[in-house]
Amino acid sequence: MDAPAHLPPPPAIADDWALFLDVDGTLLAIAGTPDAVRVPPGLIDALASLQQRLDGALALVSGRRLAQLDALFAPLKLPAAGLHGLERRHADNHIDPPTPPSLLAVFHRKAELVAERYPGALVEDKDSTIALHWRGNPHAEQALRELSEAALPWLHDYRLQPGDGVIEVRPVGTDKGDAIAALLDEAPFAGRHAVFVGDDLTDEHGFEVVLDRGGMAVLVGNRQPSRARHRLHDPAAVLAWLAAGA
Ligand SMILES: O=P(O)(O)OC[C@H]1O[C@H](O[C@H]2O[C@H](CO)[C@@H](O)[C@H](O)[C@H]2O)[C@H](O)[C@@H](O)[C@@H]1O
Repeated sequence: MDAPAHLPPPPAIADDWALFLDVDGTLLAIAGTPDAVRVPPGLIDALASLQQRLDGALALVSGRRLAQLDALFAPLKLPAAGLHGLERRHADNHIDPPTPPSLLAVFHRKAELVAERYPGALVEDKDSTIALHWRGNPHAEQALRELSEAALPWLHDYRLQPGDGVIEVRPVGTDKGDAIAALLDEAPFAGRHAVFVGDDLTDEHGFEVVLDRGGMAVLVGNRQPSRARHRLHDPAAVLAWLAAGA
């Protein structure tokens, strides 16, 4: 995997694309807390126009819950994978809900106890996954990582998903790559040129799938290493690129 600094920008969006878009760090600039993100002017209009231009083949692929995505991008209800692929809304609008876990509640209580020792650290409960954030207090990183790693032996069938200022505990067996692969098997995504735009480690699963299918992976920012072969500088550059193709 190359260093991303010299990667070219993606070409202009074409009519035959299936476009998959990560949310935090890609469409939305990173904010201090999950609730503090702001949807920039023009983004919702650009997404709506692009969805029409691509005959519906545009989907969000996010670590957030579908309900959060709908609130952020209202009035749009786009095809989407939430919780890193655990929840899915297909183009025909039906939803595959996640299965609620049991032992995760125990882990949640333990995480709250650790987070209380580090003001600014945050435990985000998403029902089927739990994200432990240290952006508000970097001193919490080690304790939150250690807590998560120690939980894996008893939190059966769960795995860790590291991210930007966060570590997330989520069930094994689904990731953004699985979600994109599933959408690419059905209308209106099937048969199109797959393109995924994302910034974080969790997006590498999606990059792998689109590249395996002859598509294109677009990294946002400078994280390295990455499988991506195209790059956009930041969410503002993503918006300009989307708006130009809308
Ligand atoms: O897959 P994504 O759409 O990129 O979602 C990944 C996680 O995004 C959110 O956390 C991240 O963004 C927050 C707001 O900018 C930031 O405060 C936090 O440090 C980041 O990790 C969201 O809260 C998570 O649930 C998502 O999994």
